[in-house]
Amino acid sequence: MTSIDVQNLTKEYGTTRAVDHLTFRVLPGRVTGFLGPNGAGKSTTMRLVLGLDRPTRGTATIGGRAYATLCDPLRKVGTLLDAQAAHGSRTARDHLRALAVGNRIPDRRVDEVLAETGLASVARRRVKTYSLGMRQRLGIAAALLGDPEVVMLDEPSNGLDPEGIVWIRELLRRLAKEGRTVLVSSHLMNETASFADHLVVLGRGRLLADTPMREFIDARVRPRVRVRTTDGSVLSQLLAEHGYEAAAHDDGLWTVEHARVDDIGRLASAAGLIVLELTADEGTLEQAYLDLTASATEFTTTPARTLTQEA
Ligand SMILES: Nc1ncnc2c1ncn2[C@@H]1O[C@H](COP(=O)(O)OP(=O)(O)OP(=O)(O)O)[C@@H](O)[C@H]1O
Repeated sequence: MTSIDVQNLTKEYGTTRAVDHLTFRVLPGRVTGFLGPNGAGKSTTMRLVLGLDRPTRGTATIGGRAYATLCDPLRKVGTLLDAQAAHGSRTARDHLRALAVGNRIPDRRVDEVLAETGLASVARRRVKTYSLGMRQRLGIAAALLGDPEVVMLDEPSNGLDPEGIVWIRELLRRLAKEGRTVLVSSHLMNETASFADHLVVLGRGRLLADTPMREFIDARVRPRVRVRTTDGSVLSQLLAEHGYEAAAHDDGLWTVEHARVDDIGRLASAAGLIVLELTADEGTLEQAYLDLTASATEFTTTPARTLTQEA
């Protein structure tokens, strides 16, 4: 199957080094989330992979070949970089047909991808009448048109409604399950956590992480337990006696650092405490991501945590 290989890739624009000696591999059969603060170099990397820009140094290949040397590239690599790319005066159907003809893709694929992206009923409308979310769906339809082994999408959830967000999540998971190579950039951490198996994280053009998502979170966010009992003072004393670091919150809720529900549950039960609530707080991708990128952010506001936004 086909992987994306980035080797010692560097891109300078004048004095700005957008991509800085990057090396990573995107493997088939899983969704790789491509993360990083604004200006970290994600789009530049994708553009370099697609031969839309020339690297200053290094290489970016797909299945061992430069994109520009692929025959029928749309049948090998499907991409969404700019949802505004379709010509506004064309209908969605005509836009996809033109792409299909130019890339020796059978015409039936046009109807298949229109159906798959939920655009069949508006396929004869001009693209300029489309909403942002509809354009986004059309961009995804174009990416899928050639039934490609490699799919690279830049912020695919942009402008999608909640139903669209669920749809794209399921689509990405299915594409990976079919054995395709899927690379998806996003600023939406909850979203990325819902579809990615693996993460590649950039900061100021450099590789900060290339790791399975679960490992990425577990390495950075300590597990916590949320516990509420009928007697907070007994609980607090019990936790302290057993060396747990715990903090009290409203409504008698305590959070216990570096703890597992099994241990806290047993402890409370042995002390005869009535447990009203006991939950594992596994840590989120957002927490882990903010921890990693705090120092690798080019554009910072105070506090730095305002950088990621959820839809
Ligand atoms: N054509 C260009 N000319 C000059 N500088 C550029 C050009 N393209 C990108 N850059 C710079 O390269 C850096 C990386 O930009 P890039 O768009 O790749 O980041 P990104 O991670 O995709 O950011 P975002 O999340 O905001 O989309 C930024 O400092 C940007 O200003």
